[in-house]
Amino acid sequence: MQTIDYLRISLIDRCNFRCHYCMPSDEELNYLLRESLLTKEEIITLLKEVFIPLGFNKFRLTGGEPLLRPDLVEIVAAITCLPETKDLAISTNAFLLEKFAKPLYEAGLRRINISLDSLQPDNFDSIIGNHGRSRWEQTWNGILAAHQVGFDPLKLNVVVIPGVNDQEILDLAALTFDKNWHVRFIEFMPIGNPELYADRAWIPSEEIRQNIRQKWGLETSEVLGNGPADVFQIPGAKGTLGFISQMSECFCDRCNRMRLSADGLLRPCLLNETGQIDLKTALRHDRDYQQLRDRVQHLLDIKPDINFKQRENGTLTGNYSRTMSQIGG
Ligand SMILES: Nc1nc2c(ncn2[C@@H]2O[C@H](COP(=O)(O)OP(=O)(O)OP(=O)(O)O)[C@@H](O)[C@H]2O)c(=O)[nH]1
Ligand SMILES: C[S@@+](CC[C@H](N)C(=O)[O-])C[C@H]1O[C@@H](n2cnc3c(N)ncnc32)[C@H](O)[C@@H]1O
Ligand code: SF4
Ligand code: SF4
Repeated sequence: MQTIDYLRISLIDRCNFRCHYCMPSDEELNYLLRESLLTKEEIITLLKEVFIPLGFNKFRLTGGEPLLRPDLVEIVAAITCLPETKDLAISTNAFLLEKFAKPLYEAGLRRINISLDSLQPDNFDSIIGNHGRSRWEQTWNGILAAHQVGFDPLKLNVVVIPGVNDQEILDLAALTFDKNWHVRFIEFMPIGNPELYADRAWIPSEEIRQNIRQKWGLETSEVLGNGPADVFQIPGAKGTLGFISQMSECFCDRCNRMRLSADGLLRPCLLNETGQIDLKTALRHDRDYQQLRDRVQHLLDIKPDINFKQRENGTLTGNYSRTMSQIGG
């Protein structure tokens, strides 16, 4: 059976972007109140008392936008200080990264995954749902700051949407020629924004690989990570290309992760809400750590039955009460 040792921790459900594929376009989201968020102390307590004793040792901080969390640097320092931590990474949109790259590195963080869906400022602004102010340049400066500070591996996540950014695939792949970056193309998952579901909203990774292969060639490669990406490289390039193909290839049988939401809901599968445990309420009402461990262990035991299995013809049929920004991707 696959070991489950990787926890994705959402620190906040708010975001300074509003990417169309992640949040519904117009609808107001019910953001969590501050007192509903797990505090830094609660997160560390859950890691020490529940998750680490159950074998978790790889952690990813996500959101919403984790750089909006005021105590992010302290949370990073506290998790890197735990002797059991084998890997800590963060997923961010990089808009605030120019300011935070250095403090995060100094706090012990080494791995950053950054969403970057376009190299064209106008296209970028329309994807992130920007109204008025251009955000591309500040985002790009954030990426360069992370590169200069020394984050390695530095991964750029591109959600590919037909007719929106698929014409930029070769330009994005070309970033790997002279930079040791890892550009990853993600098949769009139709959850979060029903308006994008129509027709075929996603492009199979193999089609993207074929385009790149025809232009420059492509060989298999490897890069440090805990996720489902298949890694390739253009011959002679410094960086690599990753493909996350949750729509065209099922990788659930090698699923190694659970997700903790910003308000303390433990979710065993990204695409199935069955079995969630409200850890925050349990933690705040009585500090019976043994009981919490038992409940999480039970969820670990039944996770193979919960893991998403209804991937038919590349559609997702579930009903999801939370958007990707609320789950953490
Ligand atoms: N269906 C599914 N998709 C996932 C899962 N984990 C990650 N993804 C997809 O991959 C995207 C990128 O994930 P990242 O946040 O960069 O994390 P990762 O790929 O696990 O990270 P590494 O450890 O660096 O390999 C997510 O936003 C999802 O679209 C998963 O468990 N199930
Ligand atoms: C929800 S975001 C949170 C972290 C940060 N704000 C960011 O954008 O990296 C985490 C990841 O989820 C991905 N994501 C969001 N909605 C998605 C969807 N519908 N299909 C596939 N990936 C999605 C984003 O591209 C990003 O890589
Ligand atoms: S993908 Fe990330 S940056 Fe974009 S709206 Fe979702 S949480 Fe925000
Ligand atoms: S869909 Fe669920 S079971 Fe499949 S890889 Fe993602 S989290 Fe794991």
